[in-house]
Amino acid sequence: MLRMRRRSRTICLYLAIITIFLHLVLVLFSASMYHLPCDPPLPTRMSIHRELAHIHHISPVISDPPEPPADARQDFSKVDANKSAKGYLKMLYDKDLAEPAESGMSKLEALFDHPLYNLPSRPIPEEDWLFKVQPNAKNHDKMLILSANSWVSASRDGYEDVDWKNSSSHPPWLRFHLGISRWQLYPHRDPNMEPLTQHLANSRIVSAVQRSGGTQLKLVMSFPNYGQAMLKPMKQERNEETNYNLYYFSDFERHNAEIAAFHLDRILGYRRIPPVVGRLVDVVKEIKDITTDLKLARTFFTSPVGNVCFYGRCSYYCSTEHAVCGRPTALEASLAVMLPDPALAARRSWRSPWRRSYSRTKLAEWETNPDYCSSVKRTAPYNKGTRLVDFIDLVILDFLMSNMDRHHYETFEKFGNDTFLLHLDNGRAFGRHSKDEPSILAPLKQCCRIRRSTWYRLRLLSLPQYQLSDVMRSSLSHDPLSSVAPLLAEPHLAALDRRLAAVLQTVSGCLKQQSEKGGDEVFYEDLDHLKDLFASAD
Ligand SMILES: Nc1ncnc2c1ncn2[C@@H]1O[C@H](COP(=O)(O)OP(=O)(O)OP(=O)(O)O)[C@@H](O)[C@H]1O
Ligand SMILES: [Mn+2]
Repeated sequence: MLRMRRRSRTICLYLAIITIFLHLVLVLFSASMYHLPCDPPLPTRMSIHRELAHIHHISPVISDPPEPPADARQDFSKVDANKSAKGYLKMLYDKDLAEPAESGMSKLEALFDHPLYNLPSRPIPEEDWLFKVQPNAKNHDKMLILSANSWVSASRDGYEDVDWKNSSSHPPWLRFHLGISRWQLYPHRDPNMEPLTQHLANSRIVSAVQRSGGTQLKLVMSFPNYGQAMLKPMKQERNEETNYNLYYFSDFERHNAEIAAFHLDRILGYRRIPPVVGRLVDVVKEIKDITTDLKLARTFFTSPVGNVCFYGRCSYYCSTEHAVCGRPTALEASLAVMLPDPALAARRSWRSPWRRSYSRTKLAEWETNPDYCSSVKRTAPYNKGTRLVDFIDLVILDFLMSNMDRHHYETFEKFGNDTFLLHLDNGRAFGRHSKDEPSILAPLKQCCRIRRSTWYRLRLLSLPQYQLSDVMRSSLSHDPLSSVAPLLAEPHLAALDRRLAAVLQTVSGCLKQQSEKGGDEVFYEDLDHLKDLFASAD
């Protein structure tokens, strides 16, 4: 009896253990089921970005590091003694010493070869890259990359298989993203510039949709290698001037202004505008036939002379009266390479302290208060670091191209306040050549502050052998659309030289005022670490 009871107790115990075990197995199994991924959705550019962003949050690895920019690798000791910056700088002050650019060398080449554009710089520390890259990823990280990339390369109609793991096969747009650092979008003499512009100009267009937000018509174009570009169509003939009765905020956006702004920004040595190229787009084959944007598709029509036109949906100039038309299907447009998705690299938008009122009747405070800058100088972030002189750099660019529409500017959030300003949205520049707009220079006049290096480069561009209008003409002649017509009409090029002289005069006025009445230093000394090189230059 006792034996029987003991045996049944043992059996019960076994049964209980087996039940608990089965239960555990069931729990574990269902937990693993829960974590199994669903079938990956078809890859989209956003999903690539999300995946990359995800990787960034978990580990700072994408793949092998991109080539460090050429100028980051340069070292101080390697500066050519014969072409020392000192000698060249003397030349800025004594025009008789000005040497002609080496024969056969274009003025643009000579400019970009100048020591002022090749100043030695320290290597870029890891935290100063927009995207951190580590060559020796741990296995765990590599697994993450592989899983991310496998769903990126799952083929989709019209898109190519890209080997994201191998940095040597990275498409140019990704190299551009990986080369963005705290102080510039791309390095001087960037080896990726040619492939990137070729990519924008020639890649097959697999998708075209209207970009939401913003006031005027623009499209987001996608390419087979997952690259994207922002398209602005031609709306105005090159030699046309904006109607004098139009306010700046009612002006058209011009595709050639976006292109020319990119070239000017690079010539000024800023490198703060994402590369833009011109392209003849077939409005039927490359927009109408492939768009998935029904709202956009509904706005296509054929004009009385047989040209294909469309107008899209937006708050300004999106109507039949302002349609953009092909000839009969070829449309000139600007394509700007897309910056990394904000999910991957958040941007901050800053209101310009010298913002216009955007009203026909009101004036902004800076227009009536000549002492306005002293309060800005005391206000963060303009009271520290380079923010004020960075803003002045932007003001100079805007004055040269007569852009009155700079209400905001953006920065990459990752870099906090110590970073360059993105010079996006230049479509309303180059509207008038016969008139300058002195109010754009108000911040320079009121603050009397400028980076020393900017001042030197501006002086260089005023010398006959590097003349701004000539280097701009030469630079723009590399754009694919220049074969259709020069991107800036001659009067616009001439206006650049005239306006450059006005900027130099304003700074000279500041220097004079400072020596007579005292006041804050005019120059922000950003070349102090190269003192020896520049000693006795001024
Ligand atoms: N190359 C780019 N890559 C990614 N985003 C961009 C790029 N260029 C512009 N943007 C973003 O798109 C927004 C709208 O572009 P843009 O300002 O050129 O158009 P817009 O119609 O003039 O807009 P708005 O009327 O607001 O000034 C910009 O504020 C900027 O954040
Ligand atoms: Mn705008």
